[in-house]
Amino acid sequence: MNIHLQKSILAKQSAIQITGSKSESNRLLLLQALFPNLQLENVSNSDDSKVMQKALTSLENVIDIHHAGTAMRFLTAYFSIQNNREVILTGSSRMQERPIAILVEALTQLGVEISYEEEVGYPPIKIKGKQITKNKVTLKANVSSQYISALLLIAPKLENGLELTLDGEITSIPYINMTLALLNEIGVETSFKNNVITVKPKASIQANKGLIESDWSSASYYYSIIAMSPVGTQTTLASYKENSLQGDASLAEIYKQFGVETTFKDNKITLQKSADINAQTVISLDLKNSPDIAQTIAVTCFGLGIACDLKGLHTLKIKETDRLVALKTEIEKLGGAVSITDKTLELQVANSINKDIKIATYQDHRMAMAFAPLALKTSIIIEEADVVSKSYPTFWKDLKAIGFKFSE
Ligand SMILES: O=C(O)C1=C[C@@H](OP(=O)(O)O)[C@@H](O)[C@H](O)C1
Ligand SMILES: C=C(OP(=O)(O)O)C(=O)O
Repeated sequence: MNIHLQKSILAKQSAIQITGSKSESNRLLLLQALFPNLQLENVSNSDDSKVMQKALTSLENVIDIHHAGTAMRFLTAYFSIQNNREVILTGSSRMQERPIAILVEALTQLGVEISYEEEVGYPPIKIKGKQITKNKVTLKANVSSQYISALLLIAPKLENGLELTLDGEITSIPYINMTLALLNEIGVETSFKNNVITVKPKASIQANKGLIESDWSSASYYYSIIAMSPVGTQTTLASYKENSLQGDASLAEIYKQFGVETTFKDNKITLQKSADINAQTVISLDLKNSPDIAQTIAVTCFGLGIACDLKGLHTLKIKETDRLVALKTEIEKLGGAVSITDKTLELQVANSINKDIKIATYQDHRMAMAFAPLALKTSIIIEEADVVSKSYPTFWKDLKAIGFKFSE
């Protein structure tokens, strides 16, 4: 399905309920499978969380997690401790290109038997679950934090807990801290000092209710929309906390540079365009702690006709698509000039935006959602627009509700 967005104007005031954080949901769903007296509220309705829920209750021998990176990594760890069970975990063709060797090697060091069904280092993998008694492991920390979170999530159920030594620069740290915070919330003891993380074993927990905050990465598209709207426009998003566990909550600070103010009240955030941005502004950011908002920020800058200089993007190449190449290709179709390396992106000032351009989405939900706000500037076509369901199934319905005009 392609979506043809006409040039649109946002309602002056609007309100949207955003689904639960996909990252928090997928961690808590796994913890709930390990500790059944954990109850959850505001679980994400994303495809990635649905696939996680289904896999955790599946009795099949082959489990397909489609495009969900967290599900792939977290379930690799989960099935590693399902004693005497053998499972093949597989995913979409893109998932079969997303590396998993660092996690597989760590679990192998802990004594689990995992083999590759096709290409060494990539899914599908065959896991023979067992009781893990070893408790020390070292792994590379600069490729994906999801390998680390995966091990931490099963750690309380290991007989002797876990001591993880992280090797090299640690990427996406807020996601590791989120995992540790959620473990702490259910009563598991952890520590994170220098590059060593320890988790104490825990046989059972007290009945506990986990309230999942709404998804900040999904909120990023509204930050972009407000940034591109006239001064005075505002939108309210629910349900958020001032002390978020999600690294992408840094949006509130980052978008001040775009003239967007955030206020918290009654578990809601209101984003308001308070000032126009100076055309000479250059947005310089290191996004190693919040890689998922890189596309949103690059497109906001392009839409506003300002330059940006983004670094810390080394994980973007192994996500749903190579997001650096995808951004460059699509922004250039619209008339922008972008230069990229393996970890940086530079956007030049653009004075106009080409009309009615077809934006390819590369099976990446964030390509579709990051480019949609440009409809505030010109008409644009988003190809295979249903990809948004990976994290935010009601995205198009919500855009319509706040004033975006489009046809399918
Ligand atoms: O742990 C998580 O929930 C996530 C960690 C990040 O991945 P990397 O650690 O691979 O950067 C992020 O990009 C992804 O969307 C979700
Ligand atoms: C990278 C993402 O997800 P995952 O790695 O879990 O597929 C994302 O949602 O942007």
